Amino acid sequence: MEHSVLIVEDDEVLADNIRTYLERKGYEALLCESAEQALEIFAAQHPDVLLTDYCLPGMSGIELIRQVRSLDSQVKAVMMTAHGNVQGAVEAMKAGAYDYLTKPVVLAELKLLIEKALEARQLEHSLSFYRQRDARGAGLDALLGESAPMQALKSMVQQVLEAERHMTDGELPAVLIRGETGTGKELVARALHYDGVRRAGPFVEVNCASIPSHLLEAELFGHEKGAYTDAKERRVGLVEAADGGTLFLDEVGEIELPLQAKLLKLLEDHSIRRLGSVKERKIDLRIISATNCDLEQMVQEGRFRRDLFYRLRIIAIAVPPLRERGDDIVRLARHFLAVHGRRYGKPDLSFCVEAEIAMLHYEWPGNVRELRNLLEQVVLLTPGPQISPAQLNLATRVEDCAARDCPDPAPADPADSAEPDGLASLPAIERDLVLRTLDKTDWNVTKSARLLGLSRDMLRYRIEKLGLERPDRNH
Ligand SMILES: Nc1ncnc2c1ncn2[C@@H]1O[C@H](COP(=O)(O)OP(=O)(O)OP(=O)(O)O)[C@@H](O)[C@H]1O
Repeated sequence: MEHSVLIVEDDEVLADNIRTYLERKGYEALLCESAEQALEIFAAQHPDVLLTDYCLPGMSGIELIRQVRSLDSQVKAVMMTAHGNVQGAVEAMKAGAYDYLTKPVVLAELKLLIEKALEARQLEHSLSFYRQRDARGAGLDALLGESAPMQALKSMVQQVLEAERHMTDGELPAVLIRGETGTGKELVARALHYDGVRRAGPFVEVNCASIPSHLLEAELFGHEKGAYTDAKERRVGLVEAADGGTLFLDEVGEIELPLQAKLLKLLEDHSIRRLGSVKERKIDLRIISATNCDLEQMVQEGRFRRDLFYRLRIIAIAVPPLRERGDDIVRLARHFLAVHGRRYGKPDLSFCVEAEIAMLHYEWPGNVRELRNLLEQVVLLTPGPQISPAQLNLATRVEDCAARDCPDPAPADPADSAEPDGLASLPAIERDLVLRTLDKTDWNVTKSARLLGLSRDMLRYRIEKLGLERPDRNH
């Protein structure tokens, strides 16, 4: 693509010289003599780079940069100043210029500068593309679930977001998200960022468990060239990359004590020092952390700093395990079945009722992640349109759960539940489970449905299908 450069220079010879040179190098060069004309051209043609002289008749080059940048903050402006005009260069940078050149202009230097400016512009474009792509579907809406614990979680997140919208100073409170693995802690962190006041800034995620502890410090705080043997170049850390946005520290319990002290300093002073540097840098970011560790226990044992724990946990949010979300299990399962079904060109898949009941009674130790991964595998391998419990392969767990849910079971009729190998069949377990639950609640369908984690309609359907009848009380 041909890039365009608008040259604003009242010295005709220099202006012509630059134009001819840039055109030869493949740029579209637009030319004018005053800032006022430049603003008109800018509005009509949106050039990629603005190259302006400092001294112009009428409006100054500085004012031109200011106005152009207020119209398009991504345009790259380069100022040409007279040799020795340091003050002019400083003013230009303050007004938002990308860089400056001193006269006499060396054309090869100008070309390099324009190339650099275009590269920076391209990088910003891609960054904003990725940010927008990440932001799509990253808010609270991405968190599926209507069960009571999920409603409580979402309303807590909404309360936090609402309070933050009314905050008068910029420092947002640190949030600690707790919950078992795969429950959706990262989704909650993303919702807090992308639905929050910092959504235009970066969301930088660090998984503290996946980076070896001796590298984590440099990864987070960056280093100067030569700070340690492998530090061949200066490197900006992830904390600096999150400036203006959110730093999400996943698995924060994995951070070792020496680094915990540095993190505490960041939370308290809002400043960092790169490894090997003496210079402190001010950082403006919001910290969200997540863990599935028992941090209180770690504090007791001296493995996690108490002061850091309190600093990270200004707001504590707990994400419930999937097994406590009742009907959400089926809701999520149907969602993932549809998502994977679309991906694998099998859009008409559904679960049979037994499969849904089996999922409702499974423990889901890996929570939503386990459900999503299992369904991807099932969708990939299923031959037919309906998914059966056997394809889910959760039967053994269902048996365990049945025993756990009803600790005082009436002995089941061996004739209809025992398989030749001594294992009970799924329909027999189901029949037994439903009957005993109904018995326990004196055939109260609402109570039984709640105990079984089913909707009332689902339970009524099961009662009818299994041909269950309330025993006659007179006998
Ligand atoms: N409520 C939900 N609705 C839709 N998808 C969900 C939900 N909860 C979790 N997921 C999906 O499940 C997967 C695991 O979620 P996530 O990575 O947020 O869990 P986590 O608690 O951060 O796990 P870990 O502790 O292992 O880092 C992701 O693909 C996520 O999109």
